[in-house]
Amino acid sequence: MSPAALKRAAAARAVELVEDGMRLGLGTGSTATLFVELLGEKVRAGLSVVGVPTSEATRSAAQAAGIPLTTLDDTPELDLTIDGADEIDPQLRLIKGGGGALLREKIVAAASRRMVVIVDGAKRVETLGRFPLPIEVVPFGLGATTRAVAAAIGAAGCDGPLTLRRGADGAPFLTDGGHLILDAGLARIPDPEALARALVAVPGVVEHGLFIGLATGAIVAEAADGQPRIVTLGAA
Ligand SMILES: O=C[C@H](O)[C@H](O)[C@H](O)COP(=O)(O)O
Repeated sequence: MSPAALKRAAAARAVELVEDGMRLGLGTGSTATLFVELLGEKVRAGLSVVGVPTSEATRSAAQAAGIPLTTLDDTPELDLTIDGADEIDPQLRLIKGGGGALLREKIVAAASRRMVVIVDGAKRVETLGRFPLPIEVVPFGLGATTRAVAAAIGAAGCDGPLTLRRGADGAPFLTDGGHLILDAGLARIPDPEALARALVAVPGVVEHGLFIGLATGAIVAEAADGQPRIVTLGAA
């Protein structure tokens, strides 16, 4: 069973949560894009929703799927956000930002009454940290900010290299907001809350990929006898 088939199964279950008239947050990444495509089918069949995309990539996908879009300026409160994740632990704490969309994703999730995460089973972990933690920083003062981030990581009981993310062309990766990403290879984050507090206190850090207290539920698609089996966590 391919990861893509599992992602599609999770996305399909998430579409069932969408009700007519809902204001939706539309996540970013391969799993969220499958949700957008499946949601588009329902919109073309008559479902009425509006969506706030969490990235320019999702904006394009949603427009191609025919989903009406709005902004958090016009629609500051959303009913439901559906988004993927890079890791999820038993407390529904997440690492996000593998695609660099963490900042808008977190703003949209925080504006939503519910956030349901859609993942394949490989994303479930007991302890966050195997996936490198994305930390979004402003380009100004990168050297000093990197040192301060490393100190914050150490103070939170973690350790590991910080790597400036680069694109396929070798140039520094730029987020939709024009920022840079430092990926922290920590292997294990024993106290995500402490690390989150330490990171937001660093001048130059715009946001980090720890999503704590935001996800209200998760839809996990696992392979069972060659078929996807859906496991729900929290309220999903
Ligand atoms: O910045 C990207 C997002 O946080 C994604 O939701 C996350 O990386 C998971 O993406 P995917 O569904 O492609 O594994």
